[in-house]
Amino acid sequence: MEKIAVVGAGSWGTALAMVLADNHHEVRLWGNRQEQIEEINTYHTNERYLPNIKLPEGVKAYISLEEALDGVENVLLVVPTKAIRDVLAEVCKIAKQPLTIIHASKGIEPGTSKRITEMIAEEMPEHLLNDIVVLSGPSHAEEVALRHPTTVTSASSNVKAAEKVQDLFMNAYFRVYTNPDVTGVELGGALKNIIALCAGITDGLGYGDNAKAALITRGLAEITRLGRAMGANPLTFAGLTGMGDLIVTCTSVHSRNWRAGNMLGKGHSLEEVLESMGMVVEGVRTTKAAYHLAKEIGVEMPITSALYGVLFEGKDTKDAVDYLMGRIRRHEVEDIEIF
Ligand SMILES: NC(=O)C1=CN([C@@H]2O[C@H](COP(=O)(O)OP(=O)(O)OC[C@H]3O[C@@H](n4cnc5c(N)ncnc54)[C@H](OP(=O)(O)O)[C@@H]3O)[C@@H](O)[C@H]2O)C=CC1
Ligand SMILES: O=C(CO)COP(=O)(O)O
Repeated sequence: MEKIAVVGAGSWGTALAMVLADNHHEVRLWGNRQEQIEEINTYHTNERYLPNIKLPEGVKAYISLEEALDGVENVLLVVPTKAIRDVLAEVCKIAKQPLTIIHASKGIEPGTSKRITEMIAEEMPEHLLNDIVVLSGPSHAEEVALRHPTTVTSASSNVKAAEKVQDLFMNAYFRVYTNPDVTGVELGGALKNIIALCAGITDGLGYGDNAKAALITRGLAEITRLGRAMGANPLTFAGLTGMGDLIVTCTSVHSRNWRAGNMLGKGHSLEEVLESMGMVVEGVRTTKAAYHLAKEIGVEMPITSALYGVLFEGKDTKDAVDYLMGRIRRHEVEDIEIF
């Protein structure tokens, strides 16, 4: 059994800590609010993030990052993308031995267009870094916490490291596959949040399943287009971290991105939406990052562009749908000869 520090005590960090505790690992869940740490250690609950869920007693919470990291070789990083660099800087100040960083966050950094493994590689000095592994896939924290069957992917450029993470997490309700395509796995997980926001918007506008199916499939097309340009394996996008995560996020009320989009579609402003969520909505910052990245490398991403207009240029949601429907006529499948 391994000692693992879970850095980030929100919904996903807590649900993954439960999986690790169910697998009898020594789990140290680090959070930055004293009352939350006391609640977890005393009542074995984390009501703000996972209401009505009893945590296994094996999940021990820590307010001191130093204590959480003591003697640990595996760190599971599960904070919002915007907090990754600051949190890692703290980890680096404390770490005494090389670490394997497993990250389970889904985002792209605006300004740099970096994926999270690229941010980790930049922040961690070589002597403190063993491997970086991504854990991603269709997995709402609320359902993992109920131990409902869930499948995810462990991705690393080091196959052995990906397999080690597969072993750490895999159990009867949590099945883990491996994939060496880190770029594809990270892009799929981050970009599906853009499409989920859009699916929420069309539901909020009162449109139906046809519109949602259109968004999922044409969303997959533009995600794959960007992914190919970034060197990802296109087949990855047909898997759990691509199509799988698109389905789960675009069709579920658990999704914070879908819920945020739904409020936008019903006419609320972005400020109102983000204030009312109380949890991270990664798709907003990722839309900004993906929009600029796509422009920079000359990849067409019409759905992402339409959402950018709504989120950052004050465009009307209904007009954004009309724009997408009225675009110049196209052949559906790319790379196909037109006779
Ligand atoms: N929830 C889910 O089902 C899934 C989420 N993910 C991804 O996991 C990542 C985390 O999401 P999730 O757990 O849901 O988010 P939540 O909003 O539920 O929780 C975020 C957690 O991060 C903490 N945090 C935020 N900023 C900082 C900081 N600067 N320093 C330290 N801690 C910080 C918060 O602390 P505080 O309470 O003090 O604000 C909170 O504990 C996201 O990238 C998300 O896309 C991936 C798969 C599933
Ligand atoms: O990534 C997720 C499920 O796989 C969770 O999505 P949300 O962040 O939209 O809740």
